[in-house]
Amino acid sequence: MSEKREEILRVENLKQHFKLGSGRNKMYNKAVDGVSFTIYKGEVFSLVGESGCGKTTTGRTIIKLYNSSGGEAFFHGTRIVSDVKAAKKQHKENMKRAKSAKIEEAEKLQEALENQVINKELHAEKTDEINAQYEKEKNASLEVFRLAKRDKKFEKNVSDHAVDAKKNLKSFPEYVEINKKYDDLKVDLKKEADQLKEEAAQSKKALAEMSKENKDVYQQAKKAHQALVEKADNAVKELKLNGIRRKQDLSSLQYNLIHENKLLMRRMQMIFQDPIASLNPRMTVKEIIAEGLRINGYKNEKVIDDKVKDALKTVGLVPEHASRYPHEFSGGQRQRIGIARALVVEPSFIIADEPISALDVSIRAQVINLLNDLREEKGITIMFIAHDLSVVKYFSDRLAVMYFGKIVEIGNKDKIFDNPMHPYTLSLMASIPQPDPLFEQQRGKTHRYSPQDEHDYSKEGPTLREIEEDHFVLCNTEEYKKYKKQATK
Ligand SMILES: Nc1ncnc2c1ncn2[C@@H]1O[C@H](COP(=O)(O)OP(=O)(O)OP(=O)(O)O)[C@@H](O)[C@H]1O
Repeated sequence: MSEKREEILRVENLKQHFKLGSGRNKMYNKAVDGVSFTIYKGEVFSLVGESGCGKTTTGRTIIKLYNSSGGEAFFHGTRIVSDVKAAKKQHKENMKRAKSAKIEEAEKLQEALENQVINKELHAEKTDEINAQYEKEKNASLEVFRLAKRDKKFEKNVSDHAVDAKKNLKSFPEYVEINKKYDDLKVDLKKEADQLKEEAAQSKKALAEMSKENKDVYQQAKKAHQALVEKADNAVKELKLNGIRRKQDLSSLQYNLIHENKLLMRRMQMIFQDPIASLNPRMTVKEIIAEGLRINGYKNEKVIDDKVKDALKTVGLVPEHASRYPHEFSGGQRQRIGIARALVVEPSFIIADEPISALDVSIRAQVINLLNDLREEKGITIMFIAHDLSVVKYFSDRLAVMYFGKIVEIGNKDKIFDNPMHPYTLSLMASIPQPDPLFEQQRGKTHRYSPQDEHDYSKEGPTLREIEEDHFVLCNTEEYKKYKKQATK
């Protein structure tokens, strides 16, 4: 089954280390410390864990509200978060290797050159030949140094290319490709133009020497000459156009590289935890919802109006609500406005950050049902950030349990709920409130997870390991064996 699932978002080793203090007192809060997961089309993927474990920060880093401290993320297969540091390091290593290979090559050439100097003395009669060879190899050697120098420049460009396509256009492979194409064309076109110019010059000479007595022959030759001149002119024009086309292609490459990410990121939207704080009180509902459209270049008021009305209808509000202000609405309605604001740009993926925790219990189900309808009717994929496990159980397909910036258990929802393995997941599940008051009364103090008491990582640290299909747990070998047994029971 897993091979059919289409990947929407893939996060690899994502990190968000917040800097605290400065100078000697500088410290890092590793809010997100190397999380990896994949979200597939049409599913609800939940991120759960207690307050402060890094759920919100993970969501905000993915949607690029924060610059990541490390790791990568791919959205619809395109890289949206790059590990600039890792790329820089890798590139430096590559360049170092390439450079030492070039230096070796250059040294060999140098040696060969020296040998030839001796040869030159020994075989005076072959001076010309050796001189030519010497020149050739000297040039080759210079070329090697020139390339090494160019690579140094290239290295400088590549180092931050992930950050800014505008500044580092030259480091993109497409840039090199385009230039190569036009360089090759330029060589051919120049050759053709030179040849035609030469032919035209010769035909002019021939024409000047030609006797004008035989008028017909002369006229014909003149016509042929003019045709040749025209052809030569066209070839020169074509050569100039080649340069213009190169510039055009390079600037559209630059435009695409800069805007591609923007267009793609439009397909990812976030719904925020607090519907009061996230809506600007001075803007009408219409302005709030239309803002995303305007940012994305929509200008036609009629189109904007229609889209706002559609979005309001989808979330169960009416067009008349468009002219009102957020304070005129209840909490549940405000969250609907927040959802309409996300929906209006037709996203394929929504990060819903605790969208119901600020709402009255009575309206939570309505908002969850609305999100569920969106998933079913519009095929929207949802990353649901929550600490309320009872909602997660009802609402999600897959989930990841986070503890202090790390994922401790991840996989299929039913597998995790039926067979929770990591002690932290167990303690989270044990704290789900039960609808039975007698049970709640007798429950007593719930067991709190304490890593020191639960694991012995003195000999071997934990890694995320697959216990059964689509069920991974953070564990070391010893724990792995225990979980494996538990899974096959
Ligand atoms: N902008 C920030 N600057 C510095 N530290 C931050 C910032 N945002 C969050 N943190 C810290 O990062 C850690 C993770 O916070 P985060 O809000 O991601 O957790 P959470 O699991 O979403 O919690 P909650 O459920 O309360 O929203 C916390 O220690 C928090 O104090």
